[in-house]
Amino acid sequence: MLRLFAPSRGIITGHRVLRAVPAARAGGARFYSSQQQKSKHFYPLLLLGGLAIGVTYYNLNSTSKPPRASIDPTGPLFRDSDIDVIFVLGGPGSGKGTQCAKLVKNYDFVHLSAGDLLRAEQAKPNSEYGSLIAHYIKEGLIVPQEITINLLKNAIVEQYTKNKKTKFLIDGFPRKMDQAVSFEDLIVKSKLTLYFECPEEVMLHRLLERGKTSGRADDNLESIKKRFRTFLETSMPVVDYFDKQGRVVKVNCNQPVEEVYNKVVSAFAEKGVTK
Ligand SMILES: Nc1ncnc2c1ncn2[C@@H]1O[C@H](COP(=O)(O)OP(=O)(O)OP(=O)(O)O)[C@@H](O)[C@H]1O
Ligand SMILES: O=c1ccn([C@@H]2O[C@H](COP(=O)(O)O)[C@@H](O)[C@H]2O)c(=O)[nH]1
Repeated sequence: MLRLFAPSRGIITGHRVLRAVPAARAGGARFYSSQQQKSKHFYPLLLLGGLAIGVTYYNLNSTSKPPRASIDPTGPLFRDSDIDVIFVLGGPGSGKGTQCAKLVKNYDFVHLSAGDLLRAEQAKPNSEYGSLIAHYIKEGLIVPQEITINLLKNAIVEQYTKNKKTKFLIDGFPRKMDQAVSFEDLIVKSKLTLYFECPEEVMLHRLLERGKTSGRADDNLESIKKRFRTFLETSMPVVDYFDKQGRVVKVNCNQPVEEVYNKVVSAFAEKGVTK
């Protein structure tokens, strides 16, 4: 078992992955000069030392090495160099999911939609959070961060350990300042936020159209109005927070899907995000 997270930091988390192998210690062993006879422990210790160096070298170079938390339980789960996370934000119906689906085809990204993860959790027959999630989604409110961050963390760790994936598009997250701060504190610092700008009336039209077939409990006029309000009051401050740090690229999404996509590709290229 590896870590997870200190209860005092308010996050319930899952499993650990691997533990770093401590370097073998030669505690108490004596080493003699070449003139003196070698201790009977010399060769076994030499072997152990070589093994420790080999294991350390393997851990440093293997892509399946454990996340950072196995080594330093006080920092984020991953080092900045382990994985790349790009947040994808924008109002409800701005086209985040549509663009992520296109990006996944051309880049080596894993697409994780926070909304999809919450809906999947809600659909589990034995989920202790099912009815809570359903309520928050219908009301357009933000589900308590512990639940969402834990779902994201589990999905990232699974893709990283099982499939050796290191590039993640996290769609529709973080939607609230506490999530933004906790995620970067506990999981990894994000590389970039892709933000889709879109007039509200365009998003409303798209969502009402989608609602004819989506089956989503929140694609109705009453829920949509609540989602817009939450977006302006609670989620926009997150975009502003990253923007002040120069970590946001903004794309106008009130254009045909293909044109929006081309703009995303150009914006990514300018920021050094390549295929
Ligand atoms: N550029 C576009 N032009 C026209 N329609 C679009 C465009 N992008 C997406 N759509 C349509 O708008 C609807 C909403 O798109 P999408 O599901 O990608 O938005 P979203 O931002 O992920 O929404 P949500 O936050 O509610 O999950 C979909 O029916 C999609 O087909
Ligand atoms: O971080 C998040 C992301 C989403 N939610 C809730 O889910 C719905 C639907 O999200 P979509 O991205 O539109 O699929 C959203 O309105 C929130 O209620 C959340 O709580 N936290």
